[in-house]
Amino acid sequence: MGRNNKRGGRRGHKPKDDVYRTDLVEKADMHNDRFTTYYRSQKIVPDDEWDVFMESLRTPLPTTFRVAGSRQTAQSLNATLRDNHVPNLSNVVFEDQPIPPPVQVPWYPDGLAWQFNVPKKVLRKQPEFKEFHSFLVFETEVGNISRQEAVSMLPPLFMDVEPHHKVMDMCAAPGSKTAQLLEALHAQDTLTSTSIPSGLLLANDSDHKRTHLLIHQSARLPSPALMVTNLDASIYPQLKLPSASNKNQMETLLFDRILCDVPCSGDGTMRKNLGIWKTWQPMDGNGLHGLQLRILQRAMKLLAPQGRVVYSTCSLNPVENEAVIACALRNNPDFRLVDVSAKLTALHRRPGLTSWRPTDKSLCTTYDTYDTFMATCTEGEVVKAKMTRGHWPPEDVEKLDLPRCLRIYPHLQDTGGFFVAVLERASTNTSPEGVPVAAPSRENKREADEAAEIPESKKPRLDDATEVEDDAEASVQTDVVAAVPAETKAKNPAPQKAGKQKKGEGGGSFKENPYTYLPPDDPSVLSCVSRLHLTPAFPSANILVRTPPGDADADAAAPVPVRNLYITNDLVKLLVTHNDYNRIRLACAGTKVFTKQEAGRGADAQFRVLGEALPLVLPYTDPETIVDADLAVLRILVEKAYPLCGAFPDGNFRRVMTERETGSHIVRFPRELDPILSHDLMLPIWKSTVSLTLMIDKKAKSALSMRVFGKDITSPVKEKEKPADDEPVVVSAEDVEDGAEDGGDELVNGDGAEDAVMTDA
Ligand SMILES: C[S@@+](CC[C@H](N)C(=O)[O-])C[C@H]1O[C@@H](n2cnc3c(N)ncnc32)[C@H](O)[C@@H]1O
Repeated sequence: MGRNNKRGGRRGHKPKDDVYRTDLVEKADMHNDRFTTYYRSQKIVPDDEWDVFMESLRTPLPTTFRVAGSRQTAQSLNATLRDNHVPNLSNVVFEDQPIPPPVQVPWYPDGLAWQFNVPKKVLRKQPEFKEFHSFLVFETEVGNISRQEAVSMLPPLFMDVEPHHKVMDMCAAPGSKTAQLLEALHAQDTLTSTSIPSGLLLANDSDHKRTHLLIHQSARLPSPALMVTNLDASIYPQLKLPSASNKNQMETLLFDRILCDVPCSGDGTMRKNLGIWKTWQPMDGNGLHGLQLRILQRAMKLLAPQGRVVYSTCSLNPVENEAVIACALRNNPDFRLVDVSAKLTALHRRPGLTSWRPTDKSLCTTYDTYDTFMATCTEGEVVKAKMTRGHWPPEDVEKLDLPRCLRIYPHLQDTGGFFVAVLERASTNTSPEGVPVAAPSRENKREADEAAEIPESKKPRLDDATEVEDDAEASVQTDVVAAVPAETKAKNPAPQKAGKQKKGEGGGSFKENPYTYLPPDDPSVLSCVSRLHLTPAFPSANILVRTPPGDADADAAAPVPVRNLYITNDLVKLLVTHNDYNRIRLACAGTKVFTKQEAGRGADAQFRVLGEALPLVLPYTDPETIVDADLAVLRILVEKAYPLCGAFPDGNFRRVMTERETGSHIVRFPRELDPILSHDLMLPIWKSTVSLTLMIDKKAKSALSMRVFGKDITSPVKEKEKPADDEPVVVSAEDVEDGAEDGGDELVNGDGAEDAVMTDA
């Protein structure tokens, strides 16, 4: 990844669509003498593998995807894929050539990742593949399948995230790894058996636009445990929260797991980002080393004792990989590289390097040592080369266990190139072996500081409250509480200005509505609890609104009507209410869970649960109020947009729904009634005065139809069928994102992207 922060979007590159078109770059153009000279001299692969390695770089990358979502949803969809689609694709011949069927990525847990290498014309023309292609497209649109490069799936797998962990993703956009981390956080929480994990995922990216993408991506798995910020990770501020032992004391939030998927030169992605063949040069990596080291060292500072940092790049360059790890380890003796050789044993990997020879722009010479480089080059050349001592292997390189790093080469298992290192922090003040740690030697520290020096323009501009502090000791914070829980304030609280951010940090304008927690006896919250039949266990105190900032007195007199309610878990609430978001660019906290829906003529508007948030609410819904139905009912709900109650077969569902009040209801299609279902299917419906509507968006409805009925039986809503004013309109993610809700959120969370829900019930 280049400096402008877009993987494959480096200056002068073709637009993304073109980059993916392999036909635009001839194989003959897939050469770069600088690349060959540099990497041959690094001996990244043995001489007798070099040709195979280079040839694999010139071969198009197979398509890979991951079956995503909650464990049960994913396994059910994976079974459909494995048992229905793959056998269909096993004996396909196209233009006299046998076409290989999709195969499971051998090392991905539970066989949930797949790979296939089929030319586009086969995918579009051959009937068996055409059907498979539509399945992939539908399921991808609703978020059940995530197209992701195989190697990019690796870092989260080495993080061993558990639902109670505090996790940070420092460079998270566009968010494919964030999605994996969220899934891990939402894996069954055995401690509390709820749908809401007790942990945290703080996803951050310094690029403002890409932060939008990140929020959009993560909305597919709505999480009350997610926060998204838009800051420079290398100077990430410490967040505060009340101490667990003394609520009047504040302490610094330390993370159990941190992912540093840092910006890099991206030369491991040459199989798909073909423009890199033309532009690659060693300065790409030389220039990024300092930023990469600063980000990693910041992560180390924010990590709890015995916590784990995973560092990854899609580059093969030791200057961006082993050199960064070596510097960081020497400067932080309480860290060590973890031996992960027993993990993902089906993954073919090569050990990290212990020797490498950086070079400058001229590439005439690679230099054995920093001193040779300094002695050989003029002062001007030294400055231009952007190299420090830290670019070279240190003298004590053998002590650092660098072979524990993982190098993934394209020719090993037909993937992109990648690098992963797993670092662990010892318990306080001891080395990982339990020996008390000495501070880094003055020489080590000088070298590391020099390599990681923060450019003047990048020095923290945050004031005391969020200043980059080196010691992570507990501290008392007395001044800033930006977003205050509303229960400590008057009812119908005036929206606070806490979310209004300073311009400039991280680039792009930043305007956010504040996060205001409602008291549990707020009329909106009470209405949700009673109309949606929520049990007393529902965390009503964690509901928040995002209303535009305004004049506090005026707002108090005439409060802004609430349209959307968001939910966070306890930990996110503590962080939102005890830190100053005038300084921290908080782009999202928690997820939208209820939205107001017009109820029809003569009836008051009511809240309904959002389709994609249903799994969060289900464990708190009185089970007696969930209506059972069969596939005949589902067929009508899928086929027609606004079927009348009388249109349903005479039976339990029709009888119960005729008697129910208008508003939000949940229907269960039990597995025992319909063996076609692999588990109970739960869906939200809306009853207006005359009709019933399945409250999932059109794409989700089509995907559901394909899954259950084998084809898309949904009918487009025709003009004359458009709802009367008593009928609900189901909005799609795109519809909502265009129009800012809540009075103009610039970055909104989970906007109405309503998916069909296969519950874990
Ligand atoms: C390799 S990409 C991350 C890919 C992401 N982890 C994923 O899996 O989708 C690197 C990201 O780092 C971000 N970035 C660059 N410099 C940064 C900095 N100083 N702090 C935080 N993020 C940064 C870029 O905007 C880019 O989105």
